[in-house]
Amino acid sequence: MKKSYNVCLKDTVKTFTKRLFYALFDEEQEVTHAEYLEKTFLKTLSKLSIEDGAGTWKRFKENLPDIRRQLDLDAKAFENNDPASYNLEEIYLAYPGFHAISIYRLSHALYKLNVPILPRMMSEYIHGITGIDIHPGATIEESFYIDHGTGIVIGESSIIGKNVKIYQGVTLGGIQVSKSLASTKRHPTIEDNVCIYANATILGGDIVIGANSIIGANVWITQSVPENSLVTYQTEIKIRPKKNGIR
Ligand SMILES: CC(=O)OC[C@H](N)C(=O)O
Repeated sequence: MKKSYNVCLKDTVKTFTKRLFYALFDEEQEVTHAEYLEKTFLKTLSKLSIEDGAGTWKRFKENLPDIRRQLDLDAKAFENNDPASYNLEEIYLAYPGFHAISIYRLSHALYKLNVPILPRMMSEYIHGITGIDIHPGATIEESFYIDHGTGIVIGESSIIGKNVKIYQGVTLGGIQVSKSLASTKRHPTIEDNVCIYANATILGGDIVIGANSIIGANVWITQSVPENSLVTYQTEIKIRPKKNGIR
């Protein structure tokens, strides 16, 4: 007989993650969802054959005030950095980057508690909505700002410092993909105050992008960059008049 997988848990985790996000930012919702969240967490862990659901839930809940504190700092970073934002409320209600960071910080807490599978299900839920793929294992410090966001990939062993800004299409990835590299540092380290513009690709576990650097759009980096660098990609663009409408 073929082995069965409890794939309908995908729906359970989708609703759980959504309601966890609501509860985190709205005191009324916190009360409304409290019983559901605990019950669903315990059911999900038991379906995944994970032991000590009650203890894990208790430890996870202890993390929530600090997660909220960090997310309020992230939201402030969005407000301070994006000239297109009108107020803080807009960040919480409308920004995909903020939504993705919120679910990342929640899933990361579960990852740190050694909960298997569930954190990845949560990150895949928000990946589906925003196009932003942050592995729950990544380490991301305070005041992280993602603008637009679609196509961003942040690998499992990435380390991101404080006040980092990244734009759509950025990849923090591995230079080599091989099963034998599991449990090694495969993804880059980004120091404080770095800004990485659209579609830049930074690859390798021993790559460090030094503090205060700016990485321009479309740059491909496989070597470390010293602090305070400006890294750009030069491409030749030709603009000339069309001849009789023909190129
Ligand atoms: C982001 C990335 O490098 O992905 C490749 C592979 N999944 C890994 O984690 O190494």
